[in-house]
Amino acid sequence: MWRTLDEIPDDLGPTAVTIGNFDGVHRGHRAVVARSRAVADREALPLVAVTFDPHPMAVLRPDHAPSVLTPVPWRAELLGAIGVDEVLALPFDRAMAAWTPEEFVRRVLVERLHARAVVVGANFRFGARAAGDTAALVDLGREQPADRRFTAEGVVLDGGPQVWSSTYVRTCLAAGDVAGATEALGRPPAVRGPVVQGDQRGRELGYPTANVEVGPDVAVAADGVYAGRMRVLGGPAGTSRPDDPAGFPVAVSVGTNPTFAGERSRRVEAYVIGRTDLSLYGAEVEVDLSHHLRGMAAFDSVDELLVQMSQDVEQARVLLGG
Ligand SMILES: Cc1cc2nc3c(=O)[nH]c(=O)nc-3n(C[C@H](O)[C@H](O)[C@H](O)COP(=O)(O)O)c2cc1C
Ligand SMILES: Nc1ncnc2c1ncn2[C@@H]1O[C@H](COP(=O)(O)OP(=O)(O)O)[C@@H](O)[C@H]1O
Repeated sequence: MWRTLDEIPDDLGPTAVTIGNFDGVHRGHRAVVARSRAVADREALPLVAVTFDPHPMAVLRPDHAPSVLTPVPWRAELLGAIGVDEVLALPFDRAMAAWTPEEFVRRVLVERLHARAVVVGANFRFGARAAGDTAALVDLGREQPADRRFTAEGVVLDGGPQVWSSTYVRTCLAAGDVAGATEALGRPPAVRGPVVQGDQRGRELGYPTANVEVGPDVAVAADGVYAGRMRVLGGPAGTSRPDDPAGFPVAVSVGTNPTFAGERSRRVEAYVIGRTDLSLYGAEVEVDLSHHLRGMAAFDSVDELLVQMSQDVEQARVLLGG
């Protein structure tokens, strides 16, 4: 992945380019990338995906900054898995926001990426005050001198009644609607992060939970209890690994543990069903949330919480086919 224009190798040959935020790499993004890949193959060009970090809205309207579905390294991994050869994650700032569409095309597409074919989602806008659209991109490509000319196209997305969008996924997550998010993403929503220490209470309750640290700007499903899977992506020597490549079956609590006083921070805690022997501190994990079981509750006693937790775990086990 290239993090700045300067990191692009000077000897880079001609390329095909797709541009977008690609946050979530949802079904709409995948349709755009599939079309880009086809164009790149037709022209025998490598495919570069250009994205922005942070999200332009976080710079232009910080109070309206969208939460992040997939931080850039993970986004790049997902893009790589669907046929993108290189990712350029441009550091978006006020100076870049002021570039006109012509300037963006010249500085990024022409001078650095040597674009011959550009594919974007039909609603893509770029340049200062979002002045550039697909038609402008087509014209700018055509107007270049012959050795710098590129084609451009906007892919019209047909998601049926619901056009897939990152905003739609965020709305689903905020409502705890992991089924809706799964439909739009084409995979269950997930968080990634390291397993950190909690209050060491889980093991006393009989349900040790791996506390997954997620960044403050990351979109997490609404507070509640979920069933899902946990994959171990890496970790120190001695880290437990699931036998099943699909990961460990987990019951997950998202929230502030309101039964216990004095806790404020929001946590994602995953209990691996039926195990108490795991070693996960320091591991990098991915937790998928495939089923919403219930909302978060403040119980009057720990015993009442434990009765409910055992029901949750049983329900999760059945839903996950265990
Ligand atoms: C399946 C499941 C359901 C949970 N439901 C609730 C709940 O409704 N209310 C609550 O306060 N805590 C709930 N918890 C969180 C427990 O309070 C938490 O796991 C426990 O305090 C251990 O915290 P620790 O990992 O920091 O030691 C739940 C945890 C799990 C695994
Ligand atoms: N079934 C399990 N699910 C999750 N973590 C487990 C499990 N069995 C053992 N562990 C280990 O126990 C830790 C969680 O124990 P817990 O008492 O809840 O401590 P903490 O409050 O620090 O999360 C996990 O980080 C992991 O290393």
